[in-house]
Amino acid sequence: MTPHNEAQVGDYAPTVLLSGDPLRSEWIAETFLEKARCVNRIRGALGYTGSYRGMPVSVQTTGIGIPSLSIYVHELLETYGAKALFRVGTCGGLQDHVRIREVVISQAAGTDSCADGRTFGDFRFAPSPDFSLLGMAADHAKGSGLAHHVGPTASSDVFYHSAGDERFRPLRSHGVLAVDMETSGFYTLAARFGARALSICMVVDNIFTHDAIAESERQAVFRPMVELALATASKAFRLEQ
Ligand SMILES: O=P(O)(O)O[C@H]1O[C@H](CO)[C@@H](O)[C@H]1O
Ligand SMILES: O=c1cc[nH]c(=O)[nH]1
Repeated sequence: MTPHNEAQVGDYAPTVLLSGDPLRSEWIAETFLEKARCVNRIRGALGYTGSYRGMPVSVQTTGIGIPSLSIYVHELLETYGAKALFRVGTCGGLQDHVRIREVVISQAAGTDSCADGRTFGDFRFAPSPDFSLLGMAADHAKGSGLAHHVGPTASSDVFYHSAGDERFRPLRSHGVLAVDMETSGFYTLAARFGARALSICMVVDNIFTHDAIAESERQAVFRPMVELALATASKAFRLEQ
């Protein structure tokens, strides 16, 4: 169907969860979806479709970074009819109070990426999520007692930077909560296609306090993040019926 996806048109649900890691996608499908079937295996970018409490839902692997995510999200939007997308990712905290095992809901996402080139001419676009999804997720997180933060985030093209972590200090001093590698590009693409987008990330390390979650602990700590994304998606889905 596309150079990167073997699914047929109709194989993806309008609601799609996005994970950088294919093993997280597989775990989400096995743990949360009813009647999940694998719809893409190309390059190991696993995609699944099933249902969650009566809502058709898919989960798609995006790989690492804006260039990789942009391929999968562009094709989901252009070819497969995705309408509401939720990134369920990981991030590094940039503030001392943004601790590991807490969730960051991105209210806006800056970037050091040049992936957009001259798309916006002399302007810098302000990538942001769908306002109603953001509100529903924030309300649900608060109501369920989930340790979470809502605020600005940043997406970097570079994980191992020659300038080290000091490069994040200006972001920290401007209140940016956390860094990942995709959210900014994700919000920009969703805006281009008129789709609804929200990025929810689990803090797995903190750049300044140096706390970090052990790799072995990861899947277990992701559960509340995925539950939050699915609860938000379900509410949005029901409101549209
Ligand atoms: O865990 P995922 O969703 O891949 O997200 C984060 O993890 C990767 C870096 O380790 C980057 O993709 C970053 O955005
Ligand atoms: O991009 C990321 C993701 C998790 N942790 C980080 O420090 N950076």
